[in-house]
Amino acid sequence: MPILSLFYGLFCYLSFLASFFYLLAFVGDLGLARSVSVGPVGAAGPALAVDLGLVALFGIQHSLMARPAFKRAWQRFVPAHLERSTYVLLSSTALALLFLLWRPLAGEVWNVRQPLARLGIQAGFWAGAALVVTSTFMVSHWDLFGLRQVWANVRGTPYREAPFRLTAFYARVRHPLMLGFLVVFWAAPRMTVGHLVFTLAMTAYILVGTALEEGDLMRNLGSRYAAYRREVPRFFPLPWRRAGATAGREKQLGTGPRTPAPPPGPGGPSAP
Ligand SMILES: C[S@@+](CC[C@H](N)C(=O)[O-])C[C@H]1O[C@@H](n2cnc3c(N)ncnc32)[C@H](O)[C@@H]1O
Repeated sequence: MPILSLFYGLFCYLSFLASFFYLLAFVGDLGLARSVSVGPVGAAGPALAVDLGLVALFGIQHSLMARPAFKRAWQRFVPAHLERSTYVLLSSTALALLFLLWRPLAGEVWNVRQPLARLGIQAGFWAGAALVVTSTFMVSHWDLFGLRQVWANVRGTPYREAPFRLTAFYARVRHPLMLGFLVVFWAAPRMTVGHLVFTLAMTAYILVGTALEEGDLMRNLGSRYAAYRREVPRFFPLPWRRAGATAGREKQLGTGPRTPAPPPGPGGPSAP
């Protein structure tokens, strides 16, 4: 029933919105009773084990379920047009578990007290959040969160994956969205031990996740992605390197459909 699918898709999208904004409050210590740094502090060993387990659970869910082979397997149980929405819902659930069960760790790694420096770091945090949101729209926000898939189902039209982008932020770095998250996690005027554990574990996850994503893109786009990889840095922009910087390259890299090889599946994009 397409209309039920649409409501399900909207519900999953709302779960993403809630978990994203809660994540900002959780990691930015924005007045929550329990956050990455605030809450009852117990013994360090068990707390560390629980915290690393929670990040690992999120990382495994988020990366494993985004791989083409896994998508093909679980589309035997979940209709193709609901695959992405279900993925988004499960990712939000894994994050909710992390928020609920996280155990802060005592101790301070740094605490910047100079007002201007604090302000600068806080501005960095919000710039990182803005980079995340803007990048989702550059990739294709509605595909990433499953709504274009359920909408195509309502209209009875085939879903076509969004094209690969080489413009705007994606002309400067290959992973602007993940760069935004890295900035959000590291830009803390006060870094507690718990916050540092979270940040290091998430950084490790982002490094592994983007490597897996690039493996899929290499298989799908082949030499086009290899050329993009040669021209554009992974995370940190360099003024002299961007997509199409070499004369005549733009056309060769192309912005057309992504998949000459087996399509990544009708459910839409993967994730790092
Ligand atoms: C959550 S997004 C993250 C994209 C990228 N790793 C980043 O950090 O900006 C993951 C999806 O984006 C897709 N993707 C990666 N680079 C892209 C690009 N330049 N244009 C369109 N989609 C892209 C991947 O195929 C994957 O389905």
